[in-house]
Amino acid sequence: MSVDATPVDWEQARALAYEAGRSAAGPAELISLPEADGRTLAEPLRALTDLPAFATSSIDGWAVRGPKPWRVIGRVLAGGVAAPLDEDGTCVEIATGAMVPVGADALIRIEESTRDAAGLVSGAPRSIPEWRLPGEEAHKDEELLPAGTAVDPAVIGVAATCGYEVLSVRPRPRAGLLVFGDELLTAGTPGAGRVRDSLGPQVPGWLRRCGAIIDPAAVAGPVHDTLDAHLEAVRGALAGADLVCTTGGTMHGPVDHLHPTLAELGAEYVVNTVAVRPGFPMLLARIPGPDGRPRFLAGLPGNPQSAVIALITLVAPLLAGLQGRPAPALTRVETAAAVPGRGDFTHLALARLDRDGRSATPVGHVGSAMLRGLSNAHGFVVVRPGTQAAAGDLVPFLPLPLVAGERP
Ligand SMILES: Nc1nc2c(c(=O)[nH]1)N[C@H]1C(S)=C(S)[C@@H](COP(=O)(O)OP(=O)(O)OC[C@H]3O[C@@H](n4cnc5c(N)ncnc54)[C@H](O)[C@@H]3O)O[C@H]1N2
Ligand code: MOO
Repeated sequence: MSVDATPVDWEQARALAYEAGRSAAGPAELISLPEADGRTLAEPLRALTDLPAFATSSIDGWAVRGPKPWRVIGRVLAGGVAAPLDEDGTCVEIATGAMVPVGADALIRIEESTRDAAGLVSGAPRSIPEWRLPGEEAHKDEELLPAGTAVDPAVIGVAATCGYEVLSVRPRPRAGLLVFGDELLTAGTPGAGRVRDSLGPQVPGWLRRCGAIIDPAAVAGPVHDTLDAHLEAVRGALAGADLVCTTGGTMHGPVDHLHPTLAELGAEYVVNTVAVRPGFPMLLARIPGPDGRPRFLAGLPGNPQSAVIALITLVAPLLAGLQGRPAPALTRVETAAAVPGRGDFTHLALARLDRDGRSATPVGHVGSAMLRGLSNAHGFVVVRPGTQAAAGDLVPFLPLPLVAGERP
């Protein structure tokens, strides 16, 4: 059946993978603020009160009422409740962060005030008010961040400011990885027909950068090149994961058992081959889970660069959808050199961004069996079917899911 599958357009494949994830997103759960880093908001974050919740002094000084000089009648510190200032010609000493008393007309900085022998305070307020008004930052119930926002330290900070103890977030998808290929070595140098497995060690890092959890125990292989071994390994991996990635065996060679395994499991293809070079034999399949929620299997081609292309084409959008995040977007950059097209296929050409991220230069060593170019690139220049890019053209750019500080 799959031998003659029609490759899906690359953009459409990304959209199908995202929709498949979105429709299977995990249920919202409540997580304490310190644990929420890296999760995704399941509901909009709203202000629980006005922010600030009360008129708040921005300075150390005096809260005054009426014309000067002012008689000091008390003090209000941060954390205290300020008594009203009822009488003209009076003031209270006030600390930064303290509640401004009702009735105060102005705040005067301590260093811009004087006190006479009788202890009366004088000074001139600045033209700009020295306190923050209730609701200046947000009004009660105002939406501060939409559902789907990635929770980062600043999001946790603003939630704490609002008074949240827990956040309603999506679960992180759990992933597993099965490496297929009897020719693979897991230690030592390549030779005599054997190559090192370069996907088992790297795919978990990419999956984590896309928001998945993957334990070292959820990485297995090389799985023997028999249908029975494939079936057993995939069944076992699916029992503990929302997504199982496999590497190799996506074609129809004598020891490629992925498609027969999927047929045996009653899987339904979301995407079966993509019109992209490199990477076209990639696939994404949906498998019914015991609890009614679907599980997913992403078949990454064996050629290592193609496997990473499959990851960012199908797995990154799927994981974004499962987490309730927006679909990963392409940016636009100028290509510093011409990039040929690939006929009816989309061409993904590894490229390195310049310092300001505006221009991309194609890198060398970009064969689908190579990883050298990938380790030196920020992502891929995208050349759509039937087109080519000339030096200086603005082109779409697909970034690798690197984190800040990687590949400076
Ligand atoms: N008759 C055809 N043969 C092939 C075609 C084709 O169109 N017609 N396409 C080629 C392309 S493109 C790709 S990509 C590969 C995909 O094949 P599989 O997904 O079935 O992968 P394998 O055959 O298992 O391996 C391909 C290649 O990659 C090496 N490999 C596999 N796993 C790893 C790993 N974990 N680490 C490092 N290297 C790995 C493997 O040794 C092979 O050299 O099919 C082509 N063939
Ligand atoms: O499409 Mo293959 O994935 O070029 O190496």
